[in-house]
Amino acid sequence: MVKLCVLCAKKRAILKRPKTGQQICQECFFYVFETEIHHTIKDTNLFQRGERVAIGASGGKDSTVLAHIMKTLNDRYDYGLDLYLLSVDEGITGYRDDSLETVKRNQQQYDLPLKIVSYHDLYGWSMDEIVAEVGRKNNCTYCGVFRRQALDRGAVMLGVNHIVTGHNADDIAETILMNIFRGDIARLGRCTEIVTQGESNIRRSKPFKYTYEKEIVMYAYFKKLDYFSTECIYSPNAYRGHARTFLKDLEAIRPSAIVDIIHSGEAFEIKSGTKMPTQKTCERCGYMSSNLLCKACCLLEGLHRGLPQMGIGKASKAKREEIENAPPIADNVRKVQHFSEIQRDEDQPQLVQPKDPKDVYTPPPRVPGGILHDAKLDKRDVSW
Ligand SMILES: Nc1ncnc2c1ncn2[C@@H]1O[C@H](COP(=O)(O)OP(=O)(O)OP(=O)(O)O)[C@@H](O)[C@H]1O
Repeated sequence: MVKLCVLCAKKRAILKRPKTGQQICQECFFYVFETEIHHTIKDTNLFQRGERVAIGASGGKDSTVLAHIMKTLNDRYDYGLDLYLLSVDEGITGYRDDSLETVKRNQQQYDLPLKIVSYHDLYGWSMDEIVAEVGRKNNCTYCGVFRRQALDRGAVMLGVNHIVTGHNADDIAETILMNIFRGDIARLGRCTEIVTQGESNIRRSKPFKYTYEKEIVMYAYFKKLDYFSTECIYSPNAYRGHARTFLKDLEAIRPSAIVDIIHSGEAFEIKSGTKMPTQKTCERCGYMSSNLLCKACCLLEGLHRGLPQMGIGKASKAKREEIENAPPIADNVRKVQHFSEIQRDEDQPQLVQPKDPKDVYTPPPRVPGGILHDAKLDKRDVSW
């Protein structure tokens, strides 16, 4: 017997919504997916009319769907935003170079200007070079710390004051769990906020805060979006991996676990008088920091001195003082531009050509009811 969509009761239900378990048709899925994100944006007053907004674009499923959704909602509801794609090239051969080719196609598909900044230009080190120095353990620390600054630096160059990223509900629930496991009260307080204030008044926000990863993958699949689904070739963040596996186990038993963890995280109250880090400015590069040197400068110091483990982990007071009191980096060593000296690009970003302009995207074949394997889904499937 044909099952009808529980929302419109007209069309055939072809999928089971991962977030609610409802059996719905494709059109209703698109509608609820897009409308829930629109409501999140409106309920939290995420944007102001006339704002220049950069979409952190990695070419992966989350940021590709984000670019598509931001473009769609901005047109449909007339948000009045000036949208850009901002990509960070970490310098990972066989991974980021390929995913950036996807972003270059997305730029044409969505007609959004693209700016690419690279670790090599900003810090003098690509991830390939860093991994050659530090090995596969701990390299994610370098990548995460450098990416955060790189996005802010790119935002100044683009003249945008707001960056949106594709962090989804699963990412946020994982982060809440990790901060609880580590007892990191300061981060626990911040990680549930949909928008945070970063460097130079650049806001950072997550329109997918309540959007399930499985629904993002389904949306990309049914909309036939062009995204890159390969895992990073360097070792994944092991600690996050444990939180992720735990979360996926909970989701399998009770899908609402993800959003329930987010609501619990939002409801945590921090006891008054709890010691919190104070915000300072890095002495060396001018980026925000809770110590004399920001994390990126500590990591770079370690790399320059041939002691790449130096800036890793929670530094003891003595270790931190050693790094901070180190003599200034010699002139012949690669330096990071002071944040206050970054100039806004005079020209708008130009259309960046894909390596092969004839490289046309062909969506994967459609399977009528089945299982979708996605390399980034922790070997868990999306089924409908
Ligand atoms: N190289 C990059 N350039 C620009 N933005 C990035 C880059 N890497 C990550 N981001 C931003 O940070 C978000 C979270 O990235 P992360 O790597 O944690 O998750 P992901 O699930 O792999 O995301 P995606 O599917 O978009 O690659 C991305 O959705 C994107 O908005």
